[in-house]
Amino acid sequence: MSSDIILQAEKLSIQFKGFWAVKDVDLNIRRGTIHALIGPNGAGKTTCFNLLTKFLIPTSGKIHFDGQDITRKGPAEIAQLGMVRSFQISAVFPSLSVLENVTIALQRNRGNSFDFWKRDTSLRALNPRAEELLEEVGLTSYRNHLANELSYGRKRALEIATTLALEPKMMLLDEPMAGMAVEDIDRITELIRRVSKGRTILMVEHNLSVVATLSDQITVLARGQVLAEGDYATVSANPQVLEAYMGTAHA
Ligand SMILES: Nc1ncnc2c1ncn2[C@@H]1O[C@H](COP(=O)(O)OP(=O)(O)OP(=O)(O)O)[C@@H](O)[C@H]1O
Repeated sequence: MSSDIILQAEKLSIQFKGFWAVKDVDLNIRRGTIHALIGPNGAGKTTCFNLLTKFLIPTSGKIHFDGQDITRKGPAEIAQLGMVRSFQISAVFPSLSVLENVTIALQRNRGNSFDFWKRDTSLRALNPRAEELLEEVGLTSYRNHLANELSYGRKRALEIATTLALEPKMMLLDEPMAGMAVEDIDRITELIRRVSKGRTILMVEHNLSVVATLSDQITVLARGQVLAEGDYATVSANPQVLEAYMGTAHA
């Protein structure tokens, strides 16, 4: 595996009761890029994402992350290696402030999950990094707001900040635009672009204009298999891709 490739799947497959939801999928995600996984309804995107993030165990195939075979590792182990799925750590506490949420995520990263009794001293020490993260996601002026007072778009920004607290090399975003109001989409798009600097991002996303704006590379799945790969211009001009989308909700 070339060191340029941070995440590699080889012949990744999973069978549910005789049905191959994902079959022989090869993926090569280049370090430092934004890579999108797209495809019509039922193509196997979520299943593939769950395989890569270790929420499902493949029937066959291999996954390597940053030079290590992670096929048999669990979600917590891969998070420690620097591959973090956004919602997995994004248990945003609604009745805590934005700053407290980020600080607790930082504290969790240092392995002190349940040291709430140490709160005052240890949490204060994490403050400068928490402030940096809030700045990075544009929430500085909301630092004292309760998480549940934030708009949906800002909640997503807070989730991303709590993900960044784990210092990921690679972030996996599951439909980051789902449920976003139109006015939030540009802001979250910019945020993803900003946090992608120096990191790798893999996202499953239905919003194709967001995919077109952000992605360096796109893998199109259909019926559990890779149908096409390339940049947006390449895959969107592919007749097989157009055909696969035809007649679906996303056509
Ligand atoms: N646990 C399961 N048991 C049986 N079949 C499953 C299971 N999970 C997914 N499938 C099937 O596998 C196929 C792929 O599903 P998946 O959710 O991965 O597609 P998707 O591309 O994410 O679709 P969507 O865009 O609609 O979210 C579908 O036919 C689905 O019904």
